[in-house]
Parts: sequence; structure tokens; C-alpha cells
Amino acid sequence: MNDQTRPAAPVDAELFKRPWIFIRGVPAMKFLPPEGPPEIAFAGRSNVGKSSLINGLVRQSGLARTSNTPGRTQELNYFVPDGYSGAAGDLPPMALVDMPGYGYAQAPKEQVDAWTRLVFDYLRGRVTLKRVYLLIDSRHGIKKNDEEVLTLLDKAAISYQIILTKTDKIKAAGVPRLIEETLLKIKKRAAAFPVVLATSSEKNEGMDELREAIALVVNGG
Ligand SMILES: Nc1nc2c(ncn2[C@@H]2O[C@H](COP(=O)(O)OP(=O)(O)OP(=O)(O)O)[C@@H](O)[C@H]2O)c(=O)[nH]1
Ligand SMILES: [Mg+2]
Repeated sequence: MNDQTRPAAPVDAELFKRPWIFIRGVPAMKFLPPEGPPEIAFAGRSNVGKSSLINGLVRQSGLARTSNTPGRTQELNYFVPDGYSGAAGDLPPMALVDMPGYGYAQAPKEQVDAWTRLVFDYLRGRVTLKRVYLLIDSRHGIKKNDEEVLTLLDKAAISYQIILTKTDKIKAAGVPRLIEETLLKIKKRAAAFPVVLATSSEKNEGMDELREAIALVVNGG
């Protein structure tokens, strides 16, 4: 360890109380930062609530841009805790990666193809990607294009966990049943972490469980 090197902050739920910053938007694989800190990515259909969930996690409502209109996030957006120069020896302890959504048919085909390629290439090929959170809208459940992403992750042996979003939009009594149904659907999938998280960014629910789950993954648990 030289003078410029300091140990990274431990990754625990406290890390999410610190300010987080946007460091880079990646429109294509060649613009990815060098592989360094562990990355946790948020994937899912357009409008499922990926960017809102990241804001909820770090308690900063305007950090990741959100929108009512699907197709808001168009690059792989990197967020890290503030206070690290990014130089060797002073890297942040982890990064959160907000991804463009898939399955948005209204955008021009070329754009949709480019996003889809970027999402799939990143998921398949990123060595420092430690876990993918695959977001599923509580009202819609797992769709065909979600299944394709799950299959890709199983084949690439990338650990993933399902997060149900927008639970405030369904009856509270329906949530446990939806969790059970979702668990049944992923039971035979090799890379699926066998716990389904239920969240509402709107009502700030499920965030502590998610923070703890992320800390465990980053710490190698
Ligand atoms: N009711 C409710 N609405 C939510 C929740 N999370 C997100 N939304 C709304 O859903 C819409 C889409 O949210 P985003 O976070 O932009 O979704 P996204 O998955 O990042 O979308 P793209 O970047 O377009 O793929 C916005 O209008 C949000 O306010 C939630 O927990 N409850
Ligand atoms: Mg988004």
C-alpha cells in the first residue's frame, strides 16, 4: 500500500446513506470504464422502475433520470459513492449500473436494436458484474423478453435476483402470492438467487432488504 492508497469504505447499508454521483454514461461497449470495482446492474423492461429504484436506494430522488415515458434511460449509467478520485488506489468500493430498458416497441427500430445489443453484450461479458437485479412490474409478471434475459444470464452464469416493482399498484394481499408464483417460475433456473424481493420506490418499501442484499453480494457473501 503506498501513500495514495487507502482502503475502500466497507460496503454495508451505511454506504447508501452517503451522497452518490453519476460518473459516466456508456452508449456502446467500447466506452465502458476499465473493469475495476464490483458492479451491480439493474435490468428490466422499459418503464419497470429501474432508475426510480436506484434513486430510492441512495435516497436521492433526482440522481438517475426517470420518466413516465418508456425509453428514458438510453445508456449504461454508472453511479458511485462520492469522494473517490477514481485513480488507481482510490477507486470507489462499488458501482450501481442503471440500464436502458428492453421491450419498448415504440422507439425507432435501430435505437431499440442498439440498446438491446448493449444490454445483452454487457450482461454477457462484464467480468466485474457481480449481480444483476432483474426488475419485474408487479402488475405484469415475467414476460417473454424477461425470460430471454433470464436464459442469457443462466447461460453466462451471472448471478441474478428478481425484484418485483411498484407493489403499491397492487393489493397488499396479492404480494405474497406473487412472490410465490415468481419463485416457482425461476426454481429450475441455474443462476437465479432463490429469494424474490418486493419493492415500491413510491412508498419506499423493500429498500433496506435490497441494500443488505447488495452489501452481501459485494462483500462476496
Ligand atoms: N406507483 C409507482 N410508480 C413508480 C414506481 N417506480 C417507478 N414508478 C414510475 O414508473 C415510471 C417509470 O419509472 P423509471 O424509474 O423511469 O423506469 P425505468 O425502468 O428506469 O424506465 P426506462 O429508463 O425508460 O427503461 C415513472 O413514472 C415512475 O415515477 C413505484 O414503485 N410505484
Ligand atoms: Mg431508466
